[in-house]
Amino acid sequence: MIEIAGVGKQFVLHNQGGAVLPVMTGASLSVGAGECVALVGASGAGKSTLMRMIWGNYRCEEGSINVAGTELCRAAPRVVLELRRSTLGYVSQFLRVIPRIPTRQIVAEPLLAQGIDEDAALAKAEGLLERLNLPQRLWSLSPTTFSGGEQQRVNIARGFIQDWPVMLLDEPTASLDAANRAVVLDLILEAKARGAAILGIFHDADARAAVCDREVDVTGFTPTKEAA
Ligand SMILES: Nc1ncnc2c1ncn2[C@@H]1O[C@H](COP(=O)(O)OP(=O)(O)OP(=O)(O)O)[C@@H](O)[C@H]1O
Repeated sequence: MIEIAGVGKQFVLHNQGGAVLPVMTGASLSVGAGECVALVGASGAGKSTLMRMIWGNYRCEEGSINVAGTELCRAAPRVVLELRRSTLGYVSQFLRVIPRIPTRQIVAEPLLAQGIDEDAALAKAEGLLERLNLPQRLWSLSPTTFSGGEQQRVNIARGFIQDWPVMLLDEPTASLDAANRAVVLDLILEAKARGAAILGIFHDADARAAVCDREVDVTGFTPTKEAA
């Protein structure tokens, strides 16, 4: 479902005299249906950069990133947007808070965008918020003032409300207590059981051990000094 081959990335720092920073070369990995693969490697090794290239926030200029049959390297923006609408889910580390929109609406939004009936979408949102132990009195409020962990649970509920065939997870258990961490790990296992292909960054080794089938160390994709 995710096939990455020969991906390279360099940043050009236009505001710093055009300095060129090669950060990745020859990155290759694959994630099959029902599999969860963890990206590991030292801080700065390129885990987030690779995730952002798959999500399409960083442009991929070299190699191939194929997600469920769609080539994303050098793809037109509309191709990326269509994949995000239909196939690819992303649970980022932080919730993008939209003032004045109630929590249950934010969580239900991916289903509403698919044209799912509003009552059914809101009911599913509430079910997830309940599972993630977000107090009911908060469901009708905007998450602007929520704690870090509360915002993260809203973000996770939103990310898991749709049965995405492919999911990217960026630190989904960071800043959660043990009970909520266990709920998130269950959600990941359930997604795998229905056949989702999942690629994630998990700094928590126990979380990795609980849900991941394999690890890919991105340090292996760091350009050597000579090549740079
Ligand atoms: N937009 C950018 N412009 C310039 N350099 C960048 C940019 N994004 C990332 N980098 C550089 O790319 C390298 C890889 O960073 P990245 O954030 O992918 O690492 P990481 O493995 O996710 O690290 P961490 O575990 O600390 O989050 C770093 O040297 C970083 O400075």
